[in-house]
Amino acid sequence: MQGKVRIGVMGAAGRMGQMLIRAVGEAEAATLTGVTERPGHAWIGRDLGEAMGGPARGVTVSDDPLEVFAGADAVIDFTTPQATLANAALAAQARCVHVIGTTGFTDKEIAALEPAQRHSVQVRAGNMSLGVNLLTLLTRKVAQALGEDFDIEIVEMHHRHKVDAPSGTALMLGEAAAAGRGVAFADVADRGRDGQTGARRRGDIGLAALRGGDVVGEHDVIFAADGERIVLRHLATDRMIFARGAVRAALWGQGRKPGAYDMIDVLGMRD
Ligand SMILES: NC(=O)C1=CN([C@@H]2O[C@H](COP(=O)(O)OP(=O)(O)OC[C@H]3O[C@@H](n4cnc5c(N)ncnc54)[C@H](O)[C@@H]3O)[C@@H](O)[C@H]2O)C=CC1
Ligand SMILES: O=C(O)C1=N[C@H](C(=O)O)C[C@H](O)C1
Repeated sequence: MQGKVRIGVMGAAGRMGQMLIRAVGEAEAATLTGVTERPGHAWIGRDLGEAMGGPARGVTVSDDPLEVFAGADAVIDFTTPQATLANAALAAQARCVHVIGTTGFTDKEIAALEPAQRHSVQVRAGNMSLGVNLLTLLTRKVAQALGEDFDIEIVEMHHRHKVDAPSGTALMLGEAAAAGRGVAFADVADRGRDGQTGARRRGDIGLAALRGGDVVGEHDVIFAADGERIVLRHLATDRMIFARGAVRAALWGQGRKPGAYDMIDVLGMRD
């Protein structure tokens, strides 16, 4: 029998980092070989299990990502755009699968992720759940079927700690709706209205972000016409859906050709 896939987790103390550690532990085919936190974090140098308030696990929290890449077949990264950009170069160097869940990249930062895709398998998605990825396919189909008599608005709500807006998921849904209409999302995206905005432009895709409490992640894609409205909705109530998706991507990436992939590839839903 082949050995287990060695997985590293970046940002171990984060909301998602802790879920990812649990999800790697649940996966029979995987073993956790290393974790990082940002330099200066209180967990650095401590045993991961003890830092999480449990028994020792024999994995020390490191602030050196290269060390974790060197000992892993796949690294899962839900941190910050800056950290993920640096990690992409290390993934290329180590020929390691890099699963990126981080959101909030600028277009320039997304372009800066590309060179690493020549040498490493890079799986990136603003949402790693099965439900949301299925929703992107539905959104594309509905947008294609309905045309511009239906105004498309995407509304998302997340917990009070979220630092980027609109959410990565909202952007995925916006891209899907634009693709269904055969237009470039950048040309039609209306990201946040305030003041004398003027009437809604036909064909625009509007995005609105709400923040509050402990909301894990909620997304509505609204198709609004005269006299009727269709709402496609995804409600996340447990971050483990994202973590399990990320571990699935890390395992799926083994032995693949270097390149850029997303969760539609991982889930085998590309048509
Ligand atoms: N794609 C998906 O399915 C999902 C994506 N996300 C995204 O994941 C990211 C993280 O979200 P949360 O866990 O809620 O945030 P968080 O702030 O709780 O966790 C981020 C962690 O990364 C650590 N970190 C920052 N810089 C680092 C560095 N240089 N090296 C190592 N660790 C570093 C932080 O100290 C923190 O512990 C966000 O961009 C969020 O939008 C969140 C949930 C699902
Ligand atoms: O920051 C979060 O929490 C989430 N971020 C992702 C996003 O930006 O869409 C995915 C999920 O909605 C939770």
